Amino acid sequence: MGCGKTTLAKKLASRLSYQLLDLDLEIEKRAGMPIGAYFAAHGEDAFRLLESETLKTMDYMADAVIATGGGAPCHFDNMEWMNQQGLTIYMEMAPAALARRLEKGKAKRPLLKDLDQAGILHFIGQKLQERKLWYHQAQLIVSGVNLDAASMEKLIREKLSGPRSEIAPL
Ligand SMILES: Nc1ncnc2c1ncn2[C@@H]1O[C@H](COP(=O)(O)OP(=O)(O)O)[C@@H](O)[C@H]1O
Ligand SMILES: O=C(O)C1=C[C@@H](OP(=O)(O)O)[C@@H](O)[C@H](O)C1
Ligand SMILES: [Mg+2]
Repeated sequence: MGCGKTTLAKKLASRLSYQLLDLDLEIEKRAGMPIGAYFAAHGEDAFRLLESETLKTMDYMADAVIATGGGAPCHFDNMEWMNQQGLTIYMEMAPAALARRLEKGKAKRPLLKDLDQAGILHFIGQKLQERKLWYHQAQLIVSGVNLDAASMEKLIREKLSGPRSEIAPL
C-alpha cells in the first residue's frame, strides 16, 4: 500500500499505449460499492475471495498494465497465478516512506482508516515483514522511490532482454 502502483500503472499504460486495469477498481465494479464499504459489510476474508476471483476472471488484453492492491499477491495462489500470466513487478519502499504517503489516503484503505501516523508505520512494517515472502517472488523488484514511467519502462526492457527471460518482449 502506498508505493504508487495505481499512480504509476496509469502513467506506464499511457506511455506504452497498453490497456490499464486496476484490480481494486474492477472489484468495486463487481461489488457495486467502494472497497471500504465492502470490507465493512462483508469483512476481509470475503474481500480476499472476491479479489482472487476478480484477478483470475477479469478480461484483459495481452498488452495490459495491471495494478493490484498490496494484499493481492499474498492470498491463495494469486502470486503464482500472476507469475504465469505476465511480468510481475514489486515496487519496494521502506515503511517510513510508505507511512508518510499513506497518511493522506488512509480513509480509502480499510486496513488503515482507524490508525494514527504511528499506528500506520507499525502496521506497514509488520505487513511488509509478513508479506515479503510473496513480494520477493516478483520477477522484477524495483525501488518505488522517485520512480517515473520512463524509468520503469527502461527497467522492464532491461529485464525482458536479459539472458534468461522467458517472457516475450514488449
Ligand atoms: N512517485 C510518487 N512520488 C510521490 N508520491 C506519490 C508517487 N506515486 C504515488 N504517490 C502518492 O502516494 C499515494 C499512494 O499512491 P497510489 O498510487 O495510490 O499507491 P498504491 O496503489 O500502491 O497504494 C498517493 O497519495 C499518491 O498521490
Ligand atoms: O494491502 C492491502 O491489503 C490492501 C491494499 C489496497 O490497495 P493499494 O495497495 O492499491 O493501496 C486495497 O486493495 C485494500 O485496501 C487492501
Ligand atoms: Mg492502488
